Amino acid sequence: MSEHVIEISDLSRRFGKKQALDNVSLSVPEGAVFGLVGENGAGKTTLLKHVLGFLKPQQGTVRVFGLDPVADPPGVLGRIGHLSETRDLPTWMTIRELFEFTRAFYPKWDPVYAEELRMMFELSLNQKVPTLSRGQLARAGLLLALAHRPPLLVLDEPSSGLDPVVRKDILDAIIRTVVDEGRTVLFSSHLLDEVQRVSDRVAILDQGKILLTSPLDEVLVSHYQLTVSFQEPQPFFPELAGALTWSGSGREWKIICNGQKQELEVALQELKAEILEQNSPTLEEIFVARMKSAARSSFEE
Ligand SMILES: Nc1ncnc2c1ncn2[C@@H]1O[C@H](COP(=O)(O)OP(=O)(O)OP(=O)(O)O)[C@@H](O)[C@H]1O
Repeated sequence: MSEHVIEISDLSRRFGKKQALDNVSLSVPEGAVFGLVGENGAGKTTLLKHVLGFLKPQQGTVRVFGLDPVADPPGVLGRIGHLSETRDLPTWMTIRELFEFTRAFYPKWDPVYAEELRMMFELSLNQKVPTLSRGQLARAGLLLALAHRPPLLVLDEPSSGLDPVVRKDILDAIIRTVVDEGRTVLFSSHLLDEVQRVSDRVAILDQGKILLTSPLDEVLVSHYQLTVSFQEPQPFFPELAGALTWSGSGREWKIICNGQKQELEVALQELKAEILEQNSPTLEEIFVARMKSAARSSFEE
């Protein structure tokens, strides 16, 4: 098997007139925690559904463990722990029945680990699924995804709408699984601070297109924030290569930049602007800057 657990090449998908995925290519290496971020409707769930084999590529290829997930569902799905965005669990069951039911599908179900997770997630065996709160539903769904110790976890918005304590449980579980056992995680999220905390790699999806896919460290070091002061008040910020976004007014402006540091410094000197401060932006600030910059470029086209 290649060292990439997931390989997606030129994947495109339309729903009617809507281009949900547009020539998406990305690879998820073995042992990585891969965070997929994007605004609502960016195509994250559609991408994950292709990885799971729930959707057939209209164009391009998807390989998971070197296999086609549509052609070989048992070969792929049996090795994936999956948490869907809608957490669709059978509503007539108790937690105990849910465990027994799910266990039947997975020969590698680990009852000791399942019990450990149940205690950690404070789930009662006799509780019925329809009475579970949103947080409990997410914990139960995550437990089912983890308890057969799959080599790949695919989690769609695992912490969406949950309170911080539950979110931390979920993230801890992800990190522990991955760090301890060298497993691979692909998850989608719009909580950028969490993506930054747990991921080694990230991809930004924007209107079905990959805007960026890179190791997290590289994303963070290749972006920087400058506070600059001009000698004269500026009615608007000048066009500068490498500047993704800017905010401010008059003499002082903050800019978020990508690469091209030397060119930018020279250009600022020519404009008689002084760099007052340099900071490292968060993933969230980078995400917002990249989205705004992409929107500006498509508006200008
Ligand atoms: N079965 C479908 N039929 C029609 N349109 C669809 C279908 N599934 C997805 N879409 C459309 O494709 C686009 C991408 O949807 P998708 O659910 O993949 O986005 P997302 O990034 O997961 O969004 P969210 O963060 O809101 O869950 C959206 O415009 C959505 O309305």
